[in-house]
Amino acid sequence: MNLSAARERLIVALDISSIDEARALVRKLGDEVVFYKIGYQLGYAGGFELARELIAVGKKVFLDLKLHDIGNTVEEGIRSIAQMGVTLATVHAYPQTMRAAVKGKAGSNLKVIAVTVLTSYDNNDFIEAGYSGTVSELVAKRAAQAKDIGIDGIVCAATEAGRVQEIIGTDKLIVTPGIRPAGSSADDQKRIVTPAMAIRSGSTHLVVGRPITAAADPVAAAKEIVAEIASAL
Ligand SMILES: O=c1ccn([C@@H]2O[C@H](COP(=O)(O)O)[C@@H](O)[C@H]2O)c(=O)[nH]1
Repeated sequence: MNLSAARERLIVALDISSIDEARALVRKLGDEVVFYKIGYQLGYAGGFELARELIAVGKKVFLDLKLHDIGNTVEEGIRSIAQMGVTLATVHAYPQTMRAAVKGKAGSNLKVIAVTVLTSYDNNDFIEAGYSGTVSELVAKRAAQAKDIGIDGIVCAATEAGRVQEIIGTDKLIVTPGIRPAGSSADDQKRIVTPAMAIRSGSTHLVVGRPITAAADPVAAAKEIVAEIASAL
């Protein structure tokens, strides 16, 4: 079992409102977790400073701000993010937005990945939001556009990872949230997949939040997920 390769595939979502609690959790998780995601909840509570601290001690950081704005704002926003030294950042998978992001990251090591359809959406939510067709059709369309535009990877549910891999190829990232170990609560996620199935479906990275951060024993939960990922590699 290659546990160290498995650890590289796990991204723990630090969805916590307090920087001190986030620091304490990172300390507790120690070497078990090498890649952290910082989104709105922690980002707007001082998480950008924590991102810099994590990078300084050798962790990888995924800044998940899901940018979507006029082209100039996205381009300059991504340019600023690229200077922070984070590994990954997200934009929504709208063509204008993705083109602006590709310009903004030019010359940096930042990888920008595009969120296709949020994993909390099913086909009913999709219709309610005014879209026609199905979630999987739009995911496929946006993945093809992202590939043409030169985005580094896709965020989708692992239910769509196989199809997305066929579209974008094996050299791009396929980052999948909505990961739930068998028997755990779906919470507000609608398109959920177990860690092993996500890897077998072609996910390059799995984003896991509450199954680890809200676990009674986060270290044990992370170890179990790493072992499950390793079993599927
Ligand atoms: O489609 C998406 C895009 C991003 N996310 C983010 O991933 C984590 C998932 O957390 P869980 O607690 O494991 O549900 C969270 O930070 C979301 O903002 C997503 O879930 N779906």
